[in-house]
Amino acid sequence: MPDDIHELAAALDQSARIRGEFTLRSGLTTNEYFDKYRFEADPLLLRQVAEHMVALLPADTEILGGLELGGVPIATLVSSLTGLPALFVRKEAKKYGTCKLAEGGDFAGRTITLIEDIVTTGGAVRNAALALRGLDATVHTVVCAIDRSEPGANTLHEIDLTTVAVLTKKDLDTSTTRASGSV
Ligand SMILES: O=P(O)(O)OC[C@H]1O[C@H](OP(=O)(O)OP(=O)(O)O)[C@H](O)[C@@H]1O
Ligand SMILES: O=C(O)c1cc(=O)[nH]c(=O)[nH]1
Repeated sequence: MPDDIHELAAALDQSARIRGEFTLRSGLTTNEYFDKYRFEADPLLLRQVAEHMVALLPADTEILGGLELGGVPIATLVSSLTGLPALFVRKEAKKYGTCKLAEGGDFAGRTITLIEDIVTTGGAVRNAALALRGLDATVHTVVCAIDRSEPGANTLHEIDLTTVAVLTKKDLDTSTTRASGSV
């Protein structure tokens, strides 16, 4: 990995990794959690994550679909950096007003690349991808900041969805080892 990504891994690890007992979105429990809001609320770290994502976007991306909540600020910045329009994808359609699941411009018939903060099992991404496909969008890739999925746990390939990560949990683990001088 180039130095700047090593440095980003170390910075994200230091800002976001917390230890304790946590229940995850999937219902799994863990003793380590990445509090994405710790790096998303930091302008420098958010920008570095977004800049790395720009380089990972599939060439056919027409719209950036940021997943509520943590994917939204990242997608907004990637949109600003690329000029691609953003879409803000709710977990559930709003129950009043426009009653939309995804907020922004029209997306039927267009290719949306999902922008997510953390992938653990891929469940949140799966829900969003299937819902957007049901609304006639093409969705084939998610770009996430941190892929912390255990080997075999991310089943997004089963719905023909590719996961691309700025960093994996292994990268963050390695950054800690490097910082302690053992690599
Ligand atoms: O891959 P999964 O097993 O689905 O887990 C990861 C999802 O869980 C978190 O969502 P959460 O609903 O906690 O996040 P929010 O704070 O972004 O709304 C995270 O932001 C991912 O969306
Ligand atoms: O799986 C999750 O819910 C999850 C894991 C994690 O490390 N961070 C987070 O915000 N959500």
